Amino acid sequence: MNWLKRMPKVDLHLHLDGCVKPETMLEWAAEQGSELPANDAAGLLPYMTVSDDCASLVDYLAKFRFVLPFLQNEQALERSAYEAVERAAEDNCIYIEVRFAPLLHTERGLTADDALAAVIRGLRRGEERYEIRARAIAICMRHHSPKDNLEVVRTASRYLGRGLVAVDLAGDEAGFPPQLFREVFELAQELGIPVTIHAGEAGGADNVLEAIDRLGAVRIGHGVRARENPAVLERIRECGIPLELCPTSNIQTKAVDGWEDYPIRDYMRSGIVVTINTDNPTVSGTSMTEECRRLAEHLGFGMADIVRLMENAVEAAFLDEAEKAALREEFLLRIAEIGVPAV
Ligand SMILES: O=c1[nH]cnc2c1ncn2[C@H]1C[C@H](O)[C@@H](CO)O1
Ligand SMILES: [Zn+2]
Repeated sequence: MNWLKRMPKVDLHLHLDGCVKPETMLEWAAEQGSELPANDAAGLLPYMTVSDDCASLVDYLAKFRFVLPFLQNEQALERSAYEAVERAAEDNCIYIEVRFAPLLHTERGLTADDALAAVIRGLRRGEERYEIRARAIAICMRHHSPKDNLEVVRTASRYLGRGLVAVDLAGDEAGFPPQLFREVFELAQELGIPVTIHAGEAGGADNVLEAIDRLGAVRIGHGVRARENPAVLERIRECGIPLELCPTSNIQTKAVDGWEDYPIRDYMRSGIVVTINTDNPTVSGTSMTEECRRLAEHLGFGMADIVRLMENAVEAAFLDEAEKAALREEFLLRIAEIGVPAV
């Protein structure tokens, strides 16, 4: 299975606050003189990673409370963005889109603009150091007010084409349906910012339809529960809307019952554009290589299947045509280097 590690990979759905390293948390705590419940990385990991008894998305989201107090200054944001790139590059990712919610980082005086600028600086520094491209996505949180989320979209628009490529909606899907966010994403569309929406994860297929039809989503985060309505699946297929599936995360949040129940094969067979992603490497205890390995182990995915998923991700990237052409070329070069045929 060494080819899985060596395979060039693309992660389109990766949360910044879901991939903080425990080692880094220890350093921050020492600098600030704050107490953590463990003194080494292995001891800290259980506080940052969900366990098998995670019951729901809300349960899963509770894990983020542990890291967020440390992500409240520009240095920490820049460093965590840099380390997200580093970690992905070491896993042979050649392109990543790192998403985060600027307003979750304004508890101690930063503005959304400061937060976004710091994350983009960290991504750039990572790009300079490693052979990887990295872009940012700004998230509107479902529990934030429309006024605050409109501000996130306005802030994002200032960075469009300058390190930021899209806006997203995340958080408690069951508690806050997409209908509440029409005005926010209308503004995103007016400002010409590409939209991806977390939908069909802790909510049903109707949320996916609303995200596409009313919020202007051109990609969908997760979408595993779209299968509850065949008409919605057909809609996704005919519009060519890529799904950002995150298999391990979807199993942990109980969006699906388990690997046997995972709809990826059915989706691919029916002509839906599917990508696989980590969602939250630390919180979910995964990596792109690990997601590929689990698909191979549980669902019999072979080399051609994985190449197809990565090619889909290259095509679904929020990059302009010239950048995408360069990424495509890089991908083909890298698979040729390891002797894997294109599909
Ligand atoms: O899979 C997810 N679904 C909905 N919200 C999520 C998911 N993973 C992370 N988040 C939330 C928690 C983070 O604090 C926030 C910003 O990255 O996004
Ligand atoms: Zn997510």
